[in-house]
Formats: sequence, structure tokens, C-alpha cells
Amino acid sequence: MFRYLTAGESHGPQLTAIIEGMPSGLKISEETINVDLARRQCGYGRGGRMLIEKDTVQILSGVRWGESIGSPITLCVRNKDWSNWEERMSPDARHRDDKIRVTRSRPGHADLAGAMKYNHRDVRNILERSSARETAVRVAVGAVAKALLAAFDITVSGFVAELGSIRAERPELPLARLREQAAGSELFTYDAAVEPRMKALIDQAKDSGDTVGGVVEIIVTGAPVGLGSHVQWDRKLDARLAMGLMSIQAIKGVEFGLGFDAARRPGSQVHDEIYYDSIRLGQGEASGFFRKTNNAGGLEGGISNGEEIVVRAAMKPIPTLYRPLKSVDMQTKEPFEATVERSDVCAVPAAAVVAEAVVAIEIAAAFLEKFGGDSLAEIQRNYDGYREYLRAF
Ligand SMILES: Cc1cc2nc3c(=O)[nH]c(=O)nc-3n(C[C@H](O)[C@H](O)[C@H](O)COP(=O)(O)O)c2cc1C
Ligand SMILES: C=C(O[C@@H]1CC(C(=O)O)=C[C@@H](OP(=O)(O)O)[C@H]1O)C(=O)O
Repeated sequence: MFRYLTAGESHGPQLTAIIEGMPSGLKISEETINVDLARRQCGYGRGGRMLIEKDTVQILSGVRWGESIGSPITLCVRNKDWSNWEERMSPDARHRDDKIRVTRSRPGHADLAGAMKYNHRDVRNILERSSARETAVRVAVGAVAKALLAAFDITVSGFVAELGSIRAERPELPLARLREQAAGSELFTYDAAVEPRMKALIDQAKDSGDTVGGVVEIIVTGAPVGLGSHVQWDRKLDARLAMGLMSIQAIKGVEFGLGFDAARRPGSQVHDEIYYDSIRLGQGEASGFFRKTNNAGGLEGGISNGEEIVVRAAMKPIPTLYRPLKSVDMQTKEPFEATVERSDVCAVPAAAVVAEAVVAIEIAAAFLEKFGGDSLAEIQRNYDGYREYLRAF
């Protein structure tokens, strides 16, 4: 079974992930993972923390001489900011200092609900882990999942589809190529996917002490028919993708293909009609069956149907506002303005990279369930056999 856990606080020494269930024989390098880590840090509207960090991964287990060996893979991303927080975040009781407690919860963050749930009088004990800093190491896990998928010509790419009320078209270049370009260029940030109008909106929000959200779109190409299953609720691929995406900090909605728009149209304008053409087989397609539209976003009955998987996730505006919202001091119960932690104004471009990672992780998990084996070679045999069967279907 392919699974992973993450650990680590935003201003602690490091973030760690342990991945289990990766087959042996997969080429994995820190350099490849670092490309996605760098992409996640970019994007217009990020705050001061991103000037401090320059995220790089360390592979601490499970990979030898550039290839996975089948044992658990440990990934670590160190927090450079830790050096400024060593005492405030120390595990040592001698450093306790109740004078620096955070008691003014921010509306929209996990602060108050988390403090009440865990019986903390210092909101820092909550915000350190609820922080989206955690997504750094999740992106590292996603890069490993992408490496597995790439071995089977499956790509996962994302872009900023909406920012505030501004909509963007899907970039013209195949998204996989955009990513390759990103890898080769320091200049490329996800800014390339963000239009000048979007930048202006972020500037405007910043100037007025406000924040801005948006929608990211993720596209999976090359996924075969048959990932996920209709037979049980927790095996449906759309459900699993939605859970992965909803687990990203500040994501508040997920839709596939036409999404919510499907509810507003009659069935004749929603469902993708099915065609068959054997000539496609000669052209190297995996199957003669195809659709001319993809309103379903590549998923029917919780099963991938061979079309591109298209999923969007809505991100709410960042909860920490430089012109703070009203809150109540947990200690005195007096009304106050919420604490202003150093913060991003907009992290939608970063969320696109994080969403790519979680989508890659869920697709990789479903892929390994279907074609699983202990080595890449074994999976390749299983996959080849399935593709041959599909062509004759
Ligand atoms: C990449 C990324 C960066 C974020 N940066 C900030 C930030 O700087 N300040 C902030 O208050 N929230 C930020 N958030 C959002 C909060 O982490 C999130 O709203 C919070 O954990 C509460 O969870 P919820 O919004 O899912 O309910 C960010 C989210 C993402 C995905
Ligand atoms: C550190 C990251 O994002 C952070 C997410 C975050 C939050 O509350 O979610 C708050 C900010 O942290 P800080 O208070 O240290 O400035 C962001 O910078 C990151 O993306 O690597």
C-alpha cells in the first residue's frame, strides 16, 4: 500500500515525510524534487517568509545510488527560519516564556477552534502545524509520485485558472512542457501563468491590507482507463482526489470537468457521448473507444475513463489580514483586532503546485493499487499486459 505521513512545525527545525509503498527501481533525485519545491515558493503575492527560505530536500532513506530500493523513503525540508525561533519553538521546558503567548485568534485560521480543542492557551501551538508551511514537504512527496507516473507517461500539471473575479485561459503550451521550461529557468515562476490583471488585483489587495483567493486547475494526461473503482465509497478516484485537494490549507471546494455547472444544464448538454474507431489503435491509442467532449473531467463512476482528468480547487483568500479583522482576546475576553502574523497576500500560484502534488499522489496510489508490484519492472509488465488487453476489448 502506498501511503505517507508528514510531521513538522512551520518554525521548527524541519518538515519530514515518510513514504511507504514505493516500488524499487524508480529513479529519484533531490535535484528533481527541488524543481517543484522552488516552483511552490514562487508566485506573485507571497510574503517575507519566502525571502528567508530556499527550500531543498534531503533524502534520508529508501533511495540508494539514485534509485528507490523498496524501503520507506524519508524526505526532509529544513526551515531556515528555525535559527530565528530556536528558543520560542524549543522542546526544552527551560525555554518556556508565557509572555510571548499568542492569544488573539485570526478569523479563518485554525487558531481558536484548535486552541479550544487541544486545551491550549497559546495559539502558537495550533498555528505552527496548521500553517501551509507543511505543504513544502507534501510537494516533495508529490514530486516522487510524479516521477513514478512519468515512468508510465502520465503527467500532472496545474495553473491558476481564476484569481478573485479574473479568469485565465488554460496555457497554450502543453503543461508538461511548461514545467520543463520552469525547471530550466530561474526566471520562470508561476507568475508566467498569472496575468498582469491578476498581479494588479494582488497589488490592490496588498495596498488595502486585504487578501485574495482563486481557483487552480489540475490536468492529468495519459492516465489509463480503470484507476479507482465504483464498488466502494473510499475507492472512488474522484472522492480520493477531492479529499486530497480539500486537505490543502485554504482549499474550500473541488470540482471535476464541468463541475457545478453540470447541475445547471440538461443531461443532453452534460454527458460525453461515446464513439469507437479502430483506426485509433493503429495510431498508438490505448483504446478504440473515445469521446469528443470531456465534461466529466475524465472520471465516471469514480473510475478514470481514459480522457484527461480535469479537476479544479477553489482557494479562499488568506485569513491573516494586514488590516486585521475583529477578534476576541482568549485570555481577557476583550474585543481586539486579530494578531497580524507575517503573511502572504495571495498564495494561489503556490497552491497550484501543491494541488499538482496531491493529485499526483492520489493518481500514483490508484495506479499502484491497480498495477502494483514490488519493483518498477514488475509494474511495467502488469501495465503492458493491461494495455494489450484493453486494445483488444
Ligand atoms: C501555499 C499556501 C500559503 C498560505 N499562506 C498563508 C499565509 O501566509 N497566511 C495565512 O494566514 N494563511 C495562509 N494560508 C492559508 C492557511 O494556512 C489556512 O487558511 C489555515 O490553515 C486554515 O485552514 P482552512 O483555510 O483550510 O480552514 C496559506 C495556504 C497555502 C496553501
Ligand atoms: C511558510 C510558508 O507559508 C506560510 C503559510 C502560513 C500559513 O499560515 O499558512 C503563514 C506564513 O508563514 P510565516 O508566518 O512564517 O510567514 C506563510 O509564509 C510556506 O509556504 O513555505
